[in-house]
Amino acid sequence: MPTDRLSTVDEHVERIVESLVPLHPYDQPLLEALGLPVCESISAPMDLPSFDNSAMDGYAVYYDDVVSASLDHPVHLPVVGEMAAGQTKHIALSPGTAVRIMTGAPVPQGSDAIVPIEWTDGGIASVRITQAPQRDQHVRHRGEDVQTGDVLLEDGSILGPRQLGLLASVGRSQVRSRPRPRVVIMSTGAELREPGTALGHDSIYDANSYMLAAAARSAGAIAYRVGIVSDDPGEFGDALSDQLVRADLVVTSGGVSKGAYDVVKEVLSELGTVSFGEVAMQPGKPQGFGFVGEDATPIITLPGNPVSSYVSFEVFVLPALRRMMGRLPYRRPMVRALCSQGFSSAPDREQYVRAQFGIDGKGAHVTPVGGHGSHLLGDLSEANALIVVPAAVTSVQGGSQVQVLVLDRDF
Ligand SMILES: Nc1nc2c(c(=O)[nH]1)N[C@H]1C(S)=C(S)[C@@H](COP(=O)(O)OP(=O)(O)OC[C@H]3O[C@@H](n4cnc5c(N)ncnc54)[C@H](O)[C@@H]3O)O[C@H]1N2
Ligand code: MOO
Repeated sequence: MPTDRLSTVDEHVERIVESLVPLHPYDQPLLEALGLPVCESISAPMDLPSFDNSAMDGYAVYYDDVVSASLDHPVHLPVVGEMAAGQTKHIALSPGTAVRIMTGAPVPQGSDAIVPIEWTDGGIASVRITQAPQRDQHVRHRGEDVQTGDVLLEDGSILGPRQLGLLASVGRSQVRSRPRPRVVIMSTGAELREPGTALGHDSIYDANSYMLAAAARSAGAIAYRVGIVSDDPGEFGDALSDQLVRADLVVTSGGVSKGAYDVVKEVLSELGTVSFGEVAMQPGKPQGFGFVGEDATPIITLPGNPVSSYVSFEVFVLPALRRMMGRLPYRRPMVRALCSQGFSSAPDREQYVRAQFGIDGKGAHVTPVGGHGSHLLGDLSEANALIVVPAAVTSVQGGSQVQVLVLDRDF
C-alpha cells in the first residue's frame, strides 16, 4: 500500500479482494450452508412427487363410477380399505368400490379421481357421494413437480431456505459449499474496558469488538470476538499469534494512526507483510492490510474511532468476507435516492454520511442523521444507510439524487 499518496476506496477494496481466494469447499450439513453459494451443480436424483398421491382427504374412486353424482342423485359405493400417508401396503381398487384416502397417501392402482370428504357423508363401510370430481382431480402425479435429471440448482446459486428445502425433498443431507470464514476480532487501546466491568474516569467501554463481531456474523461469517488486547507490543504480538490457529481473517480496531501507542501499526509494520497507508475517505482514513503468520493469514486493521471502524468494515471487510465465501457481488450495490437535505462534504475524500433511507409513494429518499464526528455512535445507531459522496463533490444540494448504501440488507 503506497504511503506517499492516499489510495482511493476502489483501489483499497481491489487490493484486498484480489489478494484473497475463496475458501475451499466441502460437503456440509444442509443448515450449515444457509446463505452460502452452492459449489456444485445439482440434478434431481429422483422424481417429485415420487409416487402418485392424493391432494385431499377423501375417497379414491373410479371416475366413471361417480361422474353422475349429485345432491339429488347421490352415488353409493362400498368402502373396501383405507390408505393413510406413510402406509406401505399397496391397494388395487376394483371398479364399483372406494378406498378412504388421506392427503399424501399413494393413490390405489386403478383409481383416477379423489372425492374430497366434504362431497360425501364421510362413511366408513360405505360412502354416499353427492358431487362428482373431474377425471384425475386431486391426484398429484409422480414427477409433475421435478423429474429425475432436472437441474435443481446451478453451481454458484445461493442456498436460501427454499433451496435447502428442495435439496432435503430429494433426499440430500449434505451440500458442497464453502465454509463460513472464521473472523478473529481484536480491539486495542489501554483505555478500553469490557462492558459489565467498572469504568475509570479516563476509560471507555469496548464498543468496536461487539459491533464488528456482529457485523461479521450478519455478513455470514463466524466471528470470534477476542475483545480487548494489550497495547504492549510483545503482548499484542503473542495474542495475535495465539489467535491465528482459528482465523481465516483477523480484523483489528485501533492503533493504526500516528500516536505514540499505536501498537497494531508498530508490531505489524516490522513484519513487512502488512502495509499501512491512508485511504481518501471519511471516516476511515488510516487503513492497513496484509498477511501474518506461517499460513499467511490475511489481516485488516481498522481505525479505532467507532464510526470509522464500522464504515471501514462495511467498505473493506464485507467484500473480503464475501470473496472468501465466493459470494458475488463483493461490494454492496448502491441505490439512488433523493436527498431531502443539503450538506457540505470534505474535499478530496469520499464521504460516507450516516443517513436514514426510506421508500414512499414518491420513491427512494434519504436524510442525513447526526454529526460528522467519528466518535458519534449514538447517531450511527439511528442510521440505516450511508450516503456516498464522491471525493470531487464538496456540496450536496437538498432535492438532488445521491448514491446510497442501504445497510443490513442481504445482496
Ligand atoms: N495526528 C493525527 N491524529 C489522528 C489522525 C491523523 O491523521 N493525525 N487520524 C485520526 C483518525 S481519522 C482516526 S480514525 C484515528 C484512528 O486512530 P487509531 O486507529 O490509532 O485508534 P485509537 O487511537 O486507538 O482510537 C481512536 C479513538 O477511538 C476510540 N476507540 C478505540 N478503540 C475503541 C473501541 N474498541 N471501542 C470504542 N472506542 C474505541 C479511542 O478511545 C479513541 O478515541 O486517529 C485520529 N488521530
Ligand atoms: O478517518 Mo477517521 O477514520 O476520520 O475518523
